[in-house]
Amino acid sequence: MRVAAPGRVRMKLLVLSGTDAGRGYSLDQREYIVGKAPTCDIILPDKTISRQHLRIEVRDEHVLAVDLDSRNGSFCEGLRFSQMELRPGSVITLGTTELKVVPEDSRERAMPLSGRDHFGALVGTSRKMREVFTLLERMAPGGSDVLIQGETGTGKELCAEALHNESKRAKGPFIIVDLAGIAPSLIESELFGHVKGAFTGAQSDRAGAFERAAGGTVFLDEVGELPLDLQPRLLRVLERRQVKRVGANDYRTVDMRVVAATHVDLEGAVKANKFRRDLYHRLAVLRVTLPALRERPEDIPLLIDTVLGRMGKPPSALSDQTRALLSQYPWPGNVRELRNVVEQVVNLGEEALPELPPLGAGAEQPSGASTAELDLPFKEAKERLIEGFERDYLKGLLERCEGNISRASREAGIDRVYLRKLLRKHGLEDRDGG
Ligand SMILES: Nc1ncnc2c1ncn2[C@@H]1O[C@H](COP(=O)(O)OP(=O)(O)OP(=O)(O)O)[C@@H](O)[C@H]1O
Repeated sequence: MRVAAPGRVRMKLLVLSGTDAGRGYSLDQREYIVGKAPTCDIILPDKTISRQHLRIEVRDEHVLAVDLDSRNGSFCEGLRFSQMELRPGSVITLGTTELKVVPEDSRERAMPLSGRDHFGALVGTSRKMREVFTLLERMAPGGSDVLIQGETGTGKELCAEALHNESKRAKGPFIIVDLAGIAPSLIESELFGHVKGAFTGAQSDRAGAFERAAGGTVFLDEVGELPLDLQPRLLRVLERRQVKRVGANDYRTVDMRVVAATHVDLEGAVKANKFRRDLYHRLAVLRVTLPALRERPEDIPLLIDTVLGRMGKPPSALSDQTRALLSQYPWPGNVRELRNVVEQVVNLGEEALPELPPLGAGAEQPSGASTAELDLPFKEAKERLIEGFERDYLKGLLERCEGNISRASREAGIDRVYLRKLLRKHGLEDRDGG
């Protein structure tokens, strides 16, 4: 039996994907062998993993992952490593299994990755989107109310529609109320309805959105815009499914699901006394956050193809050069902005491509990322860009670590042998002082 490590580093390993997705392992021993053999400490039943694939060494100050000459290799952020220091937040990939390192006391749970590349009309293959799809798969059939958070253009409305379409209420109505788009004086009647004569202009009884959504779903877009005085009435709808039309005396019971969305931080609105705490807590029971596009640039090619497909165009409708440019832009307006630009270029020709400053614009461009590269074929341009990034990164790293290779390898989280290889490739090896 191994002795528990008294060390200061306390971390746990969450299995994000593969057949064991969802499991967690506290790293409280000195050493772990990870692989598919039954004798391993952490057994991962994945055909693409070696019998003994990786050793995890828990030291007092740090945790090391050492590849055991595995057939398919161990990777971190797309780079193969033979040895690296594991830090909280590191995600390593062994075969097709992804493992995330988190602090021992983290409340983060392993969210297994969905095998889907779309949920309704939402598409994505990035880890972040596949986590979202897993959540949506679980939330959709249950019928509970859901809060969707995300920046503008991240697909909140598509997400609400998909939740509706994949629920038991799919055959019922899907009613959208955009609270940012209605005059505040009309919101009450729009949501709750009114009786004839309730106010000037109320010429007949009218059912509000909740009643009209009977048997289906109400999508409350920009719920943060709901005036404070109406918030207790929404809370009553959520808790008791009861609505009272403006001017009526009695409550009616309604059977519908509420999906609300916000692009603002509702917790901040609660602190600023603009949103009721009780309503926030009720809404936030089931929450899903759609990641910004800049957090998942690997989804851009698929999104471009999806937009082209929806326009009836083949992927070849855009040149590799334009695609490379679109893949580098940070998209503050998210997928909506990307869609608009793709449509513009397809309709007006590639000369109509607006000027798109690349990611990190404003900062000095890495030496490999000059616009001259953008005239090259995609593969070559990408390689040059990566080379430029590697060179700049290594120079900065060596300066920071005063040429000490051991320190540099620790700081960068890459194996010494690999680091030396990279330095040699870029003619920087003679600066080794370590
Ligand atoms: N993951 C995605 N896959 C495919 N299309 C997407 C995705 N996300 C967004 N879109 C497209 O982007 C556009 C904006 O999406 P949507 O209206 O759902 O965003 P939103 O978050 O509700 O925006 P807002 O906060 O401004 O209302 C739509 O055309 C939608 O089709």
